[in-house]
Amino acid sequence: MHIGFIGTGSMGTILIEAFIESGAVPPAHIIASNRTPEKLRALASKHTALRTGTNTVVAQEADVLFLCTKPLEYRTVLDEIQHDLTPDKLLLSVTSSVNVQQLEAYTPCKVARVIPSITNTALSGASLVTFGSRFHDADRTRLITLLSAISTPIEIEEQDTRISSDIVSCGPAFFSFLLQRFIDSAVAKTTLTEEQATKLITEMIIGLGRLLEDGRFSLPALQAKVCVPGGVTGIGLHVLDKETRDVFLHLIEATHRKFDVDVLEVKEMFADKKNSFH
Ligand SMILES: NC(=O)C1=CN([C@@H]2O[C@H](COP(=O)(O)OP(=O)(O)OC[C@H]3O[C@@H](n4cnc5c(N)ncnc54)[C@H](O)[C@@H]3O)[C@@H](O)[C@H]2O)C=CC1
Ligand SMILES: O=C(O)[C@@H]1CCC=N1
Repeated sequence: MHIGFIGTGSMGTILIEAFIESGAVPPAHIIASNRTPEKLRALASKHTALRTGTNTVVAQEADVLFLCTKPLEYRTVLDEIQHDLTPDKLLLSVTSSVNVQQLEAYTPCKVARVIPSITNTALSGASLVTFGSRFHDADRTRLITLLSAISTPIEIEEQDTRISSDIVSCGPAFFSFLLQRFIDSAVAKTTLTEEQATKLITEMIIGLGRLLEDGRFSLPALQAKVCVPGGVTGIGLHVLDKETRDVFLHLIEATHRKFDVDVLEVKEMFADKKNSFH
């Protein structure tokens, strides 16, 4: 099986390196292209067996093809490779604002959307999967097996795309931001250095992740366990409750507003294209 990647920016590179590190795909079975040749050269010099080519060559050679460009670049790429796509290929889109129906209308391939996460770099975290209508059981199994090497694949419904991606894909950035705020405040208010505070936060968050992975505590049960009656945690939780009450509601409203705009732009991008493959 040959896996192709069009776009080796942040996400294309994360996926390629995760598949290589996991051992699921040998570098010689990966072929990649990118608009900016420097990024591609950097990747190829790190993984010497990895092959590179034009978008067209990648589309021709790949049995499984990941499109890892930004949504408004999809049309240019698809126009370029349209004659190289065949019904047997799995075409996987990593972007939330392009849906599987749009890609099925545009290509003869078996289409699925796979929204990854930076956590997949650590062969961890979720990947969000939405199957198109041409995916049969064997194709599903093939894709889930591949994704399981680098993540926990979770199937999502179309209407849950934005919120699921907010949590799985944007979440690492959101929580890094909050942790950095915690570090900055510790440094501003106490004698801890940034380095010391970062070390403490890092160990705390790794430990918390492991506890949650164990399934030993639910989130509320964990809070209750840490919160000694008459102790300090309760004082801190009270501040958090007061000062963050609406913060995630506002965040979700903002990401969904942006998503609605992105979805409209993608719709316009595909508007002139007739549904030729149904
Ligand atoms: N960065 C992340 O954590 C996540 C990103 N995604 C999705 O992944 C997609 C890519 O995001 P990033 O990798 O972060 O962006 P990026 O800007 O780092 O990478 C995009 C790459 O596509 C290449 N490209 C653009 N037009 C091209 C063309 N016509 N032919 C070949 N290559 C072309 C660019 O040169 C660039 O290297 C986006 O659609 C995003 O929504 C999804 C989940 C998480
Ligand atoms: O910021 C973005 O649009 C992408 C989608 C999910 C994570 N990063």
